[in-house]
Amino acid sequence: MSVTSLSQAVASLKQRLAELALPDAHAPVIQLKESVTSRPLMAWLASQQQFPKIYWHGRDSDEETAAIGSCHQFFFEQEISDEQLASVYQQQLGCLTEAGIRYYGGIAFDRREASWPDFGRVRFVLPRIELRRQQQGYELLLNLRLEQNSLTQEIDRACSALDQLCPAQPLTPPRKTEVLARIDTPSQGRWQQLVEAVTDPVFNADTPKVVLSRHSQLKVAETPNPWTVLATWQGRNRNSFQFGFQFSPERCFISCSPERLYQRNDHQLKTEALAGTTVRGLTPAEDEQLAQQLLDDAKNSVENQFVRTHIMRELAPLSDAVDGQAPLKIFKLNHIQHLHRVIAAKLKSNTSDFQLLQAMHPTPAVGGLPKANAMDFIREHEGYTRGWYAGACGYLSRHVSEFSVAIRSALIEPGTINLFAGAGILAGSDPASEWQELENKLATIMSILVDF
Ligand SMILES: C=C(O[C@H]1C=CC=C(C(=O)O)[C@@H]1O)C(=O)O
Ligand SMILES: [Mg+2]
Repeated sequence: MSVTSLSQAVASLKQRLAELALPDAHAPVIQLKESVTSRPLMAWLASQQQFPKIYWHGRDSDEETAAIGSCHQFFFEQEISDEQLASVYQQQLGCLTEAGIRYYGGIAFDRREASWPDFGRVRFVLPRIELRRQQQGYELLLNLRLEQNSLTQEIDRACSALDQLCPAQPLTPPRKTEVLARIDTPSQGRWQQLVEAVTDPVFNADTPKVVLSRHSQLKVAETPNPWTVLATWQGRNRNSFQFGFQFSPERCFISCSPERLYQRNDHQLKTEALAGTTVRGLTPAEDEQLAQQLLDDAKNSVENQFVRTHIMRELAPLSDAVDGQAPLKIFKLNHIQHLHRVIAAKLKSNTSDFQLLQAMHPTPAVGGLPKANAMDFIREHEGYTRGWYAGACGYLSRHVSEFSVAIRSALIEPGTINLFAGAGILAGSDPASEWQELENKLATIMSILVDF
């Protein structure tokens, strides 16, 4: 396939649309693609006027996608049972006939609780148009979903989406915005009480870990463009997942998360325990010393170990083999460093993404242990709606699926930036140090948004 300009690719896609034969034995999804010349994906996405807008860049991956519009989606605003979700998943699986067809989306942290408007408890989108970069290669993809619409109707919709594409305008770095007010939920006083409740020996005996979190609501004079914020954030933490979901002009969720929930390559699964945190040093020597202290620290090691043990236990019935013997390592970010251990599994041939999500999400890196007790505590005491913060975001496809845990994330709304940060609370947790850990986790995004 020769590489063409975007307008030539659009013309060629429209030509191919016109040539699509009447449905005989069409697959439920038709995906057309054209190679195009290189262009910055985030700037292209920011310039588009069609919603949803989705951006996805996997960690350790030289591939990124910017997607707009929707030709099919699964959206659940109300509680949905596991059985219902399983049947929707089965239906969805039928659409993933070709390797390149992907549903992008997310699952809220807690499907039993109300979530944010637009995002719901579960929302997955088969985009209308995708711009994908794989290393140096760029492709414009067009998706058509035939089950609900007749072929001619779908062709008209696809054509109109192509007609509405806008040329990319260069992104300018976000201006630092003035914070008019900041509201923390829970407040620091309440945080202290909650940490004391979780570390109380009687409670702790049954529930050894709860990941408590905080919502920091910043009232701002000027709402930043979420895509320029994400582009800047991405530059600071290249070794993270970077993604954004915007279903309407009103709100956009962006994340620069270091944490992988899982990556599935057919039956090979990669996951990890990422928990336990300290700051970065000012000099290489100090940085190394802090890393060594983190590796040697008992509370942080247990914090990580809980996640590892839980993941291995959950994966065991779904796998032929689970390997959690990789050494404990340090994962360095811009302002902080974490304990990190890779876990691999060879999945049973009939294990589905639905089962994986159900078993693994939320891990004790964002929920706690045992899962049910920790979730009950969070529901009852945290005092705000986590929505997609600490949820599972990513994509599903036939051979490859990948999900990140949506921490280090922000929900941007007119006049308000909502930031989220959590910390694993267990025996030995000190309320003030854990509060400071929340601040450290926000340091990178704060330094981008405000004078810091
Ligand atoms: C829940 C968060 O971080 C988790 C992931 C890595 C380290 C963590 C910790 O050390 O507490 C948390 O478990 C968050 O950043 O909001
Ligand atoms: Mg911690």
